[in-house]
Amino acid sequence: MVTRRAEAAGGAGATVDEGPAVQDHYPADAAHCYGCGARNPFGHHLKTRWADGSRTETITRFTPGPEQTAMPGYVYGGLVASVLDCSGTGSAALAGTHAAGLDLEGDGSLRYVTGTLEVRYQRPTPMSVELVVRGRVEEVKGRKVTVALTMTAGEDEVASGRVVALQLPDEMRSS
Ligand SMILES: CCCCCCCC(=O)SCCNC(=O)CCNC(=O)[C@H](O)C(C)(C)COP(=O)(O)OP(=O)(O)OC[C@H]1O[C@@H](n2cnc3c(N)ncnc32)[C@H](O)[C@@H]1OP(=O)(O)O
Repeated sequence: MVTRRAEAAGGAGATVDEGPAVQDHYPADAAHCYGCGARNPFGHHLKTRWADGSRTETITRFTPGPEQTAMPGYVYGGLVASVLDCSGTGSAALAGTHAAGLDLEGDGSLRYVTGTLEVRYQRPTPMSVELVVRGRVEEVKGRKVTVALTMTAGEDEVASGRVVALQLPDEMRSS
């Protein structure tokens, strides 16, 4: 299914969510992740898509709830890190699959884990507002993908970071 969703009012006007979510094409034996696995009933179920036709920009959305509170009205920083983390690995999966010449819907997605996660908390993150994470693929090198990330809440950029993701090692696959 192709999705085109206009950016929320006040955001970057030209950005749209483009095409299928990569997480919907993860192999079943690697779809249990708390952040992004469709097979984890307790997780965030993040969905990451290309943000435009360039195949370098991605978009992921998540709206936190009161159970993810740091101080009343503000989001727990670990949740912010978690959303950035799986937005990064999802972006890496999109980029790595594309770079390998594979078709997401026909071939499925390559799967990536976090090697390094950097997070900079720039402003307190307000509760119950949709968080929009934009990823920019900086490099695809062999089994490694580097993605720069920003998170906005409404008009405000609340966090930024970078993920270095590596293709899922065999030892982590379920038998
Ligand atoms: C089913 C999967 C769910 C995934 C959900 C996504 C979010 C997650 O929570 S993932 C869980 C947390 N992450 C982990 O547990 C990963 C644990 N670490 C590992 O398994 C390994 O160290 C791993 C896979 C990251 C790298 O090992 P390996 O594939 O052997 O890397 P290696 O061949 O040595 O290096 C390849 C390249 O990556 C770089 N690299 C290796 N490790 C890292 C790292 N941790 N950070 C940054 N770069 C790294 C190397 O420098 C090398 O770069 P270059 O090609 O430029 O010289």
